[in-house]
Amino acid sequence: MSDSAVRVRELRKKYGDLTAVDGIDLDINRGEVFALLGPNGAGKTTTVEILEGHRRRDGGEVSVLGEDPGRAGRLWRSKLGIVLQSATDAAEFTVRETVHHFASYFPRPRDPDSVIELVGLAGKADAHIRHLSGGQRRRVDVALGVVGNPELLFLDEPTTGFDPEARRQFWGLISLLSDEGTTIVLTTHYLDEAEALASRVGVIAKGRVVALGEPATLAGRDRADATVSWSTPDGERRVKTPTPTKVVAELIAQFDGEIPDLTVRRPTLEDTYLGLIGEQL
Ligand SMILES: Nc1ncnc2c1ncn2[C@@H]1O[C@H](COP(=O)(O)OP(=O)(O)OP(=O)(O)O)[C@@H](O)[C@H]1O
Repeated sequence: MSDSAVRVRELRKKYGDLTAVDGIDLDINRGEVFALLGPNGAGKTTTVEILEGHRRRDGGEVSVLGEDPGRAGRLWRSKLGIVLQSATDAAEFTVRETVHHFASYFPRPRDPDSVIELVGLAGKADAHIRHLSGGQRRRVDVALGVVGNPELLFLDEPTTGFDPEARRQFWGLISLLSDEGTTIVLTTHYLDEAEALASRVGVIAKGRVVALGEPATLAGRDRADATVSWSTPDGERRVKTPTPTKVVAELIAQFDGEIPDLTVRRPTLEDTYLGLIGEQL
C-alpha cells in the first residue's frame, strides 16, 4: 500500500472563463492531518470536491486512496468521510435516526450512538434536526462524516458556527481520529485551528499552492526576525531583530530591574499567512 493518501499533479479546473484551480500539486500522506488554507474564492472547495469525486477536473492527475476519483466506485466511496461546507438537510428526522440511517450505508460503520456522544450531541439525540441551533447542526454534519469509519476524512470549514467550547471538543475528536490512523484533509479560515490540528498546511491563492509545510516553519516563519517591544516614558519602543536575546541583554543592562511591558514576538501563523496572501494581491 502506498504511503500517499492523496496525490495531485497539475490539477486544473475552469468555470467558464474563470480559472478556479490553476495547476495544483499536492501529496498528502496516510495518517496525516492536512489543512488547506487560503482566502475566499482561492479554489480550496473546488480542489476538495474534485478529490471527493464530486466535481470533474479539466486537467491533471489525481489519485485518492490509490484510485482516480473521477472513475472510482462505491467501495472506494465507502472509505471516505465527507463534511461539506453546506449543511445536511435532514431536518424532519431526529439526530439519532439520521446518524443510524447514514451508518447503514457503510460496510464497517462506527457505533452511531457513540458517534453522537463523540460530537457532543448525546443530550440532543432525540431532538429533530430542525430544532437544533446552527452549531449543533454542524455537529450532526461532523457525525455523518465520521460514522462510516472512513480511512480518509474531508472536512470543509468544519467548525464554522461552533462556540469556543465546541471547537475545542471538535479538535479533541480530530486528534482521536488521527491517533486511530484516519487521514484528515480540512479547509479552514481559523489559523489557530490549522496550527492546533495540522501536521502540514498548504496555502492556496488564486488556484495555486503558494506555500506548503509544517505550521511552525511555514515560509521560513521560524527563521523570521523577532519583534522586541517595551515601554519607555515616551511611549512604546519596538525593535525588529534576528538576535532578540542580544537586544534583551542590552535592555537588562540599561534598566534597573524589570523592563516595563517587555515582549518578544515571532510572526504567528496568521502573520505569515497574511504576508503570503498579501504578496499575491
Ligand atoms: N459551480 C461554480 N460555478 C462557477 N464558479 C464557481 C463555482 N464554484 C466555485 N466557483 C468559483 O471558483 C472560485 C473558487 O471557488 P472555491 O469555492 O473553490 O473557493 P474556496 O477557496 O473554497 O473559497 P471559500 O473560502 O470562500 O469557501 C471562486 O471564484 C468561485 O466563485
